[in-house]
Amino acid sequence: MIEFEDVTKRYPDGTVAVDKLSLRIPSNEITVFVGPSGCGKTTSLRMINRTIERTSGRISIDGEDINAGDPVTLRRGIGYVIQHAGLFPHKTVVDNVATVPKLLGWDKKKTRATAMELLERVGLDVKLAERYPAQLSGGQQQRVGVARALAADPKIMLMDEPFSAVDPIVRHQLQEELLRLQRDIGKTIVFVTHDIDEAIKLGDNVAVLRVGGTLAQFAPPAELLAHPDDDFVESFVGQDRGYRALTFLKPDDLSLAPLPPELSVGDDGRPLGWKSNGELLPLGAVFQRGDSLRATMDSVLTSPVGQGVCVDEAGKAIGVIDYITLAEVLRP
Ligand SMILES: Nc1ncnc2c1ncn2[C@@H]1O[C@H](COP(=O)(O)OP(=O)(O)OP(=O)(O)O)[C@@H](O)[C@H]1O
Repeated sequence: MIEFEDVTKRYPDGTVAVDKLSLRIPSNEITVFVGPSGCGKTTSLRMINRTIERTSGRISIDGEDINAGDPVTLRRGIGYVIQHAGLFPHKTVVDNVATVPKLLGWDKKKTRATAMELLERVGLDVKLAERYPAQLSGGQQQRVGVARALAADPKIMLMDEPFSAVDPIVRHQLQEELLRLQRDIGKTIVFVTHDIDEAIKLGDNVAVLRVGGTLAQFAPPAELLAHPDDDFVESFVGQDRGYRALTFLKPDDLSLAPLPPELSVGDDGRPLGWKSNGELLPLGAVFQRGDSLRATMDSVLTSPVGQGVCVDEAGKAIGVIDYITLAEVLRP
């Protein structure tokens, strides 16, 4: 656990970026710092690896004050990923990833093998290993940044707006891959973003900060959406929070209707579309049992006949749900 106790940062010009911040960041989970520009997210993050030194208060990792040892040793146990990846331009991809293992004096073979394995893990083609950062796309550079941060197998990863500089589609992919990776590696990740949707998608917990560097609310995303503590959090979370809360609701006993004759199904049981006046209308989005109510609702809304199709793991149609049944499920 990383613990902030009454932590304040006052810059030399008198700006108080973080003001008596107290919070507990659980181990092996993703905690997101979110808030408007200038609310002290980056300052808070960088105080953890002491690239910014706190003015007062205490920050501890597993009970030990981070000021007890020297900052260089501290930083070796903490991966750091920033916007634009911050890769060394004159080093190849594999050498970028190998930076910390080399510093730690690992032998060459082990370092290279680890670096190549990490490239694969973050979804990069190992053929790119000998390229230079400028020869990669923005999304690929970010993946290298994540691999580099993971190279020495740190317990903690600090990520400062790592996906902000890429287009929305790549951003979505990087978010999905981070979640997939985290299921395997279970690191303590502290992630900074100004985007509440990103915070809600990635965070096990979300810390909402307000300008002046104070904590407005610290809660899991579902709780934040359902019960914002005050007007500031409510407005920051956004207008459609009721709808977005459906992401976290997963009905376990959704009652499905049998497949209607208008649904065209292939020989392999996969749904193909909806028969209508001799035409085949597109299917719309499908969902699976165990998906969120948001996904289920999306399936109903995108269906041309108002019926969402549920499929099994193999993609075979197993039932449908219509507006009326869905409305019953949604009723509080
Ligand atoms: N070196 C510095 N000297 C003086 N003030 C600073 C310094 N660095 C940051 N600040 C101020 O501290 C406050 C918090 O900055 P910080 O970068 O932590 O915010 P942030 O929430 O990460 O912002 P953004 O989302 O815009 O990146 C801001 O008012 C900023 O202007």
